[in-house]
Amino acid sequence: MIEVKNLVKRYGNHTAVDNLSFTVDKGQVLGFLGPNGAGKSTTMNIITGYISATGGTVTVNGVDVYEEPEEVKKMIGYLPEFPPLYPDMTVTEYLNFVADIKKVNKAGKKQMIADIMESTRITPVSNRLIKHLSKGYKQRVGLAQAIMGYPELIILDEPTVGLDPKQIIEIRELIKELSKNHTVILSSHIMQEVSAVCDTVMIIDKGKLVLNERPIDLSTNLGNTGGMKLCVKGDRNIILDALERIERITNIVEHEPTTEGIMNLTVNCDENEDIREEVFYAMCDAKAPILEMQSIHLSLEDIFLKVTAGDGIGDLNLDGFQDKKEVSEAIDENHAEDVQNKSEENLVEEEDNSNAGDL
Ligand SMILES: Nc1ncnc2c1ncn2[C@@H]1O[C@H](COP(=O)(O)OP(=O)(O)OP(=O)(O)O)[C@@H](O)[C@H]1O
Repeated sequence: MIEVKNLVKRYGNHTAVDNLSFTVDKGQVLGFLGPNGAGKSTTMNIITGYISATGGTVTVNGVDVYEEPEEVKKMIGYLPEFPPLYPDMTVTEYLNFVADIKKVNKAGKKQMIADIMESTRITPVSNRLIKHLSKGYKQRVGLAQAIMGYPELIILDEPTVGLDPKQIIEIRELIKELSKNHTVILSSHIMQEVSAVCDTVMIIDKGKLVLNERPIDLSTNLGNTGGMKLCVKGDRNIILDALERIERITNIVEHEPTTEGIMNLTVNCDENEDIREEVFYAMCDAKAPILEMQSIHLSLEDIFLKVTAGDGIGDLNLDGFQDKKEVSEAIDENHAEDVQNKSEENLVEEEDNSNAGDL
């Protein structure tokens, strides 16, 4: 449905998009990831015809964005990072305005607006001024304008940014619903969101494509760490001695025992090695029963850090599973904090609104 070929965008000497090529098939839900400044918004703005490219081509259903921009715009619903809302209009007035711009058939317009308000759950605020809505509701109105006219392709630039956890889940459900009948490109920083909603993940870094795979292939191809968690019962010295004799093991990390006489270990080898059988027989010989053995797979978050060289999170050490886990936890904590802050902002805004006497 979309074909992007050798796309280049330069701002002066700075190359924001660097020879990017990819395709999106009809019905696909593509997760578009990348660190800050990777070129995601620039790419989406070019696909939607908002800005021009320095080089390369973009076609949607075979129609060239530069040659027939009006035709392409009709096929696309776009929720940019900052939705184009008119704060002094009510929600209904605004959606009527959007429907007119998108040349929605007059006969079906009223029903379409009602249906879209229902699916984005903004019917209760239909008569409120947009400037009095909380961030979450503004985002839903932005989504409603993107869906208006039911375009084949929907492009969403960080649709859940700034929303509280409940709103995030609701918007995510809505995107899943949309994906049944539309092709969707979703840019996001939230890995769980991409895993939950998308069937293909594309990661760009410094304007270049660094990864384009299905999440399921990611965990089998890139997700294998070669490491395993091991829980073994027996004498500490005998167990460590037996493991150290396995040549393919590169390092062993011992964790605090939770029960006396039981060892919790992380055992690492090279990514493409499989040492499970060797470990099994070594433990048999050592008369140390294995209570638990679990291969360690990288999460999408870990893979993101791996392929983007950890850009955007400073100089964190990514060697070894332990550190990677800590990185994931740190990111989760930051994200939770961010969400909490945003949630508080929304509450304050909601309070302001109630003081203003609006619904
Ligand atoms: N109008 C502009 N003029 C100059 N440089 C720009 C302009 N717009 C974007 N850039 C630069 O191009 C690069 C890519 O920006 P872009 O907004 O596409 O990244 P992004 O991946 O969407 O980032 P984020 O996740 O932070 O939104 C950045 O280095 C940015 O500073």
